[in-house]
Amino acid sequence: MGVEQNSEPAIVINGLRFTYPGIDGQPPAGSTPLIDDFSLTLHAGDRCLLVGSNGAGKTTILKILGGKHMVEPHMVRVLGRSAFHDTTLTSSGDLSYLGGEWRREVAFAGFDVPIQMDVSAEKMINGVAGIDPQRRAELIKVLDIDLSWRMHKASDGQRRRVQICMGLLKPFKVLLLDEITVDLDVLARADLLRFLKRECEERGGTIIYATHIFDGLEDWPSHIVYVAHGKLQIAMPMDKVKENSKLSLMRTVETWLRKERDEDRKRRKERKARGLPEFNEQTEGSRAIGDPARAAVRAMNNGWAAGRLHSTVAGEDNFLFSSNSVLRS
Ligand SMILES: Nc1ncnc2c1ncn2[C@@H]1O[C@H](COP(=O)(O)OP(=O)(O)OP(=O)(O)O)[C@@H](O)[C@H]1O
Repeated sequence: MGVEQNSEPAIVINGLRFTYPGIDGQPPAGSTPLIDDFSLTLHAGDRCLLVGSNGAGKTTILKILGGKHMVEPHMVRVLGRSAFHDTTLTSSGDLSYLGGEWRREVAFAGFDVPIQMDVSAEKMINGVAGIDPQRRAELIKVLDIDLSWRMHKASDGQRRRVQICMGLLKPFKVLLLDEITVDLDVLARADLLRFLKRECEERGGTIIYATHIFDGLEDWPSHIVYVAHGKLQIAMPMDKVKENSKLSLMRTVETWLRKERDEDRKRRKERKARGLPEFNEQTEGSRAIGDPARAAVRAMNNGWAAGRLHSTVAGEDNFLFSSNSVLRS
């Protein structure tokens, strides 16, 4: 994949294998990897849509790429480096991750609280040092942000716009988007997508965008990647997808997902007929929400909360400005 095939790839995923650690920080005994044998290469300029059904593993893959989960360094290289081990990738702004679940993370960990405290959009956005004023002004315009918004009173969509703006202030080389447009109105979403496409075409940025919303995306991606059960099913340039299917993007993806679901149902029926349980036995997951002991183990073992030194006490004075505060949250 990629427009600059001779240059070093922006993203290389090489036989990725990943299991969420259990309470002891180790993969639960007998568990099958959640992500298995996953390989993908993307170059500067690529805009890759990551699609798959709920629970397929999209967020997990993006978080691994964003350096939030530890994997062996050779399995995932971002700009030639390991995102988990090389924190300068994110602190420099070269790698930016914008996730859809920041509110949930705030709730369990108390991190990134500032986005919901009594602080103005202006203070947040202008508080980040070392930002090109032209870029900052353009983002404020593209996202149609009113700098007088108070974050604790802003609507979900307004708060989201500020979050996106913060995440884009530094000119990324690799951007990971985990469905961040759900709260945006039609206009904001269209303008943002146009801006992001330009960032790839003109500056050679690389984007992976996981989404279930295909509205207005027909001509946006350069590539599409379909993942099911943690395994890569399809990785194709968009023009190939269009060549192979006369359907719209949404209908094409729908066809893939329907086929997957029908096959799953068939497999379950066969298992039942053989007297086996319909579903594979689930090893207990390791979600840390609401359980500090678990959170501590996770922090030690997969870097969920690594690198956070700043106070999480709400209050404008305690707010550490960083356009990458969304990272490693
Ligand atoms: N912290 C965790 N610990 C254990 N299992 C997890 C954790 N986070 C996610 N999972 C499991 O990993 C699988 C993949 O989840 P993931 O969030 O990556 O899927 P997704 O493709 O992004 O789904 P969606 O489209 O619903 O957002 C799911 O079965 C989920 O239950």
